[in-house]
Amino acid sequence: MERYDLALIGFGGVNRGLAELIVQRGDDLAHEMGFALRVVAITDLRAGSLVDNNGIDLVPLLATEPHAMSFAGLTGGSADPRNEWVIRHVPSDIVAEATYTNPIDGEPAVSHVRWALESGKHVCTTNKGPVALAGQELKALAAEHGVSFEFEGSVVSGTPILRTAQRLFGGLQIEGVQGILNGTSNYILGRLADGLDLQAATAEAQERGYAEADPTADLEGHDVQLKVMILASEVLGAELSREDVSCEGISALTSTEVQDAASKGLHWKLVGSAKRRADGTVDARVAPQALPAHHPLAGIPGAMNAVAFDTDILGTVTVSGPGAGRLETAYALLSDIIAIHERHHASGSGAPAHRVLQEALRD
Ligand SMILES: NC(=O)C1=CN([C@@H]2O[C@H](COP(=O)(O)OP(=O)(O)OC[C@H]3O[C@@H](n4cnc5c(N)ncnc54)[C@H](OP(=O)(O)O)[C@@H]3O)[C@@H](O)[C@H]2O)C=CC1
Ligand SMILES: N[C@@H](CC=O)C(=O)O
Repeated sequence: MERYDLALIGFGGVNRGLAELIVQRGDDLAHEMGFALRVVAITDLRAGSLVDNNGIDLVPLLATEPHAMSFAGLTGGSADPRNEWVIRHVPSDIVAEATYTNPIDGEPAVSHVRWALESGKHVCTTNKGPVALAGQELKALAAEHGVSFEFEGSVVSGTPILRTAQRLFGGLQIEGVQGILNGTSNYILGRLADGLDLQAATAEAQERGYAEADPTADLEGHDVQLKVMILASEVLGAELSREDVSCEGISALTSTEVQDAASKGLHWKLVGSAKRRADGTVDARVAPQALPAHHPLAGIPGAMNAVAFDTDILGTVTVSGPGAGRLETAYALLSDIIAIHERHHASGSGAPAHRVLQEALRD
């Protein structure tokens, strides 16, 4: 049985969700996919770091209230996150990066991913910063070191938007994409339609684990801006900067406006889009739109998201599913790990070369 040792960087909603999936589904996964997962290191700004080369017992950690979590008193624990040391020096096969998304320069997550790839470790991440703001550099680094850089959860959480486009749209020309790409803002717009004010609706979205650490990124469209950049790169092959994507959020909309629109059959949605122009350049934007009921994105409720792909042969193909949520997003990391396994299994090298060497030396 093949086994992958994981280092979890950030132990908030998403990476705790991954730990839960490993505890609850690990045996089924091993049976179905032919590999086992073991967590050998966790780092977190608040909790510190925890290392056990024989595998951390996740059950007591998951039983601990997140805000009360501290690794300092545990064997192999420290109050200091020690991210760089853990990523570079603790023997692991896959680094799961799920710290906060910084929409300005992507740090510290860009460095976390860079350290892992330089150390010959595969990376899976749900963090939009490194993908949108340093994706080309990090993909090149992964290729140079013969490892994978996977980021399905960076767009539409666990719903497989990027793999659908890459694996299932062969032979199609995609001329543009438009989507509801932020679960928090979509949830908030729904609650404004129910009569809540912005503050109360935002608090609910935070409570449900949908919002960013700083929900300004959800409300002002910055989160969608990064996702549009990722989609433009992955689907249209266009490398855009933040300045290339005009951006307006939903914070100016009131409950009254949303309810008035609804009475006229219009649904306010925060729409992100990237469309190829006739001259080959890409028009990319984020803005709230009052959509008529027949529009493919108009009926997407709550924290659901949807992406409508504009294709040459099939016309519009719309994929919809959860766009936020801890377990939903943790599933994206699991799907990345499955992709890593499939790719490297197919190429005959499940674990990166340095791990094979370390195992051989250990035995
Ligand atoms: N939740 C969701 O629905 C989705 C989330 N994502 C992305 O996934 C990532 C994780 O999201 P989520 O788990 O919800 O966020 P959380 O805020 O719940 O968790 C992030 C964790 O990372 C910790 N952290 C922050 N900076 C560092 C650092 N430098 N070193 C170590 N740990 C650090 C935080 O500690 P502290 O709390 O002390 O700051 C926190 O515990 C984010 O980038 C988010 O944008 C993507 C898709 C959906
Ligand atoms: N805050 C984001 C989380 C996923 O990217 C959202 O609400 O969509």
